Amino acid sequence: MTGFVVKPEPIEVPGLVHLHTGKVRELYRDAQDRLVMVASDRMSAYDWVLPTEIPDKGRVLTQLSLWWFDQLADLVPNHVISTDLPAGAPADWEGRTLICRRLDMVPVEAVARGYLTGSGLKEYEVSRTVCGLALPEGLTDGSELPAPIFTPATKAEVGEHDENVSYEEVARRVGADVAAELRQTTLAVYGRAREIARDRGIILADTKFEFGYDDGTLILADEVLTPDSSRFWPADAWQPGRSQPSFDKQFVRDWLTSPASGWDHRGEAPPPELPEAVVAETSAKYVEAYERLTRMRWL
Ligand SMILES: Nc1ncnc(-c2cnn(Cc3cccc(F)c3)c2)c1Cl
Repeated sequence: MTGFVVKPEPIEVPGLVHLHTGKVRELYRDAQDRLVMVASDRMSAYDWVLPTEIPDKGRVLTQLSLWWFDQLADLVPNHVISTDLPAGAPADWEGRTLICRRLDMVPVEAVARGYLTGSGLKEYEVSRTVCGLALPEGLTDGSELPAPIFTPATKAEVGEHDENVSYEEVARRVGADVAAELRQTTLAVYGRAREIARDRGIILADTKFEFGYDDGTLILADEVLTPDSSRFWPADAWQPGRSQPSFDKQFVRDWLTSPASGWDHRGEAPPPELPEAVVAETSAKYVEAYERLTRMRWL
């Protein structure tokens, strides 16, 4: 169950209609019927939105997403129109706000996996398949797959996990042509991104895209290839057979599961505030991910 300790009240901005509060992002519509995506400094762990914010997280991940959109522009167009702040928006939205084309969204989470873990591993352990795709024997947590696979999911109700579905089920829902274009584009973009990340010492284990259509053209939407939409693993610590350390979340996970937190992540109680040191280390990991991937300094 994805829990908020305290669900944030949407900020009122003249001319903006608030559409949705995600775990770590807000979505508005402006007077020109464009979408305004605002990334917060909230962090999620163990299916909870933590009560402590991570300074600069929203800004770093928005700028990383913009960098990826640019790297991928030859493969697929994207929904970003501008990064200008809407008139009357709070100044602290600067750098973490995207003005996007409103698309006819494909109601499928387009997931690509190059490695086996999480919900894919759970399904594999029962059936040796993921989303109905047969995989070889002998894979374990963190195993690299023989080739990246498209493992779509349907968006879950608030607080539930997305549900993995087969490619055939996707074709039933959106039609064979859209399903084929979704799979082909998802795997092409993942293939390019995983190479770029691996050259920078980061394993892109899996990632989730959202696509929409604009006048018959498939457009890459939402945020892309951030540690919130993807699993980033430090390549030098990769060791199949156990849970891999998360590039950005490991300090938080280690503290939350240590006696020091006094918290049980399998229980019903909400998580405690994070210590300053953990917050600072985590903020620095987001900046490190940005600097290593983009090869630009985060000033
Ligand atoms: N370009 C687009 N056109 C139409 N719809 C969307 C759209 C709808 N929902 N989401 C996901 C989401 C949920 C919560 C906060 C967020 F910022 C984003 C994205 C987009 Cl990005």
